[in-house]
Amino acid sequence: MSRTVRIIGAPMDYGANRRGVDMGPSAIRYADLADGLEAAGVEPVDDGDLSMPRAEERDPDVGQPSRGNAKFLREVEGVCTKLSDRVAATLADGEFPLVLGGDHSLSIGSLGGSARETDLGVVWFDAHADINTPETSPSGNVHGMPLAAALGRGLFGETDWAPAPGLRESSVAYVGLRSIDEQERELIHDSELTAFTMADIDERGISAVVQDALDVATDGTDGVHVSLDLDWLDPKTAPGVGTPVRGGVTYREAHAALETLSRRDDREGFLRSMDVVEVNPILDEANETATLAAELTASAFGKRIL
Ligand SMILES: NC(=[NH2+])NCCC[C@H](N)C(=O)O
Ligand SMILES: [Mn+2]
Ligand SMILES: [Mn+2]
Repeated sequence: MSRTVRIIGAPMDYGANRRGVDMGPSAIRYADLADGLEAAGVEPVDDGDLSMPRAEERDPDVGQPSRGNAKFLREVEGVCTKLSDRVAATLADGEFPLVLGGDHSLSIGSLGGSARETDLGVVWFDAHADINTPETSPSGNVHGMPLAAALGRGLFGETDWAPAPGLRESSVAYVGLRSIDEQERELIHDSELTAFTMADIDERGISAVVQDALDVATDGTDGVHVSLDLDWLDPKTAPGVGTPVRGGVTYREAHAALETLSRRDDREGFLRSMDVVEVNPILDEANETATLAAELTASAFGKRIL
């Protein structure tokens, strides 16, 4: 019997400073995601979109933490709490949760749901480290904070909704970093996180780097969450993102990465949950970034050229 992949749309834009990323889920669906998944040999079931709370007249300061800066944190909490429950329920039904974003703050919910009763490894494909806290964030945008939140760092450690119970720093591996804020840099150096930057990919090649990231994420864990931020790719290939950074992976490197992951998953069966985030159709060119997101997701589930 083929694996059921439950598609959960999360049209979240409270974590980013650019509107439009809330249209990501429909753009990715429109790019034939379901057909791609079927071609990969899994059975897609679409749950539709989570409803988003109305922001208090879109005043980013409402619900601000007592220290630091985290815009729309109350709205992010509301969405992530719901998403976490949905992801946990999907896993409890023996299905695979595939979350479509929306901005990257939604990963606080996917990680929380996936790591509720499970020791979880994470592979984070991103240009950014997303490990700011309200205390360190230069922007106040929560999409730059999801890993800090799920790891219970800083102010997030004082909340009951953000920390993901079964997530440890030492089981998280980044792939493709190239834009890191000063305080994030210090934090990564002082942490047990594993960070593969674009320089590592230049030097060693994408497949070797992904194999190492998977070693980190599978070691001593019961499953792996994959978080795919489309700004991981070079903006020439994936222009429809709110925080583009030049020097990203190419189209071929991206497919090779997800194929490497899926080939190894065929043997070891660790893949547990995934989110695909930061597609912003307003900034895109003829839906090419959403199309790429759909294609890369199919590669992750085993779609092959031949
Ligand atoms: N998921 C993302 N696109 N994150 C971008 C974060 C950018 C920057 N480091 C910040 O914290 O504001
Ligand atoms: Mn990013
Ligand atoms: Mn990100």
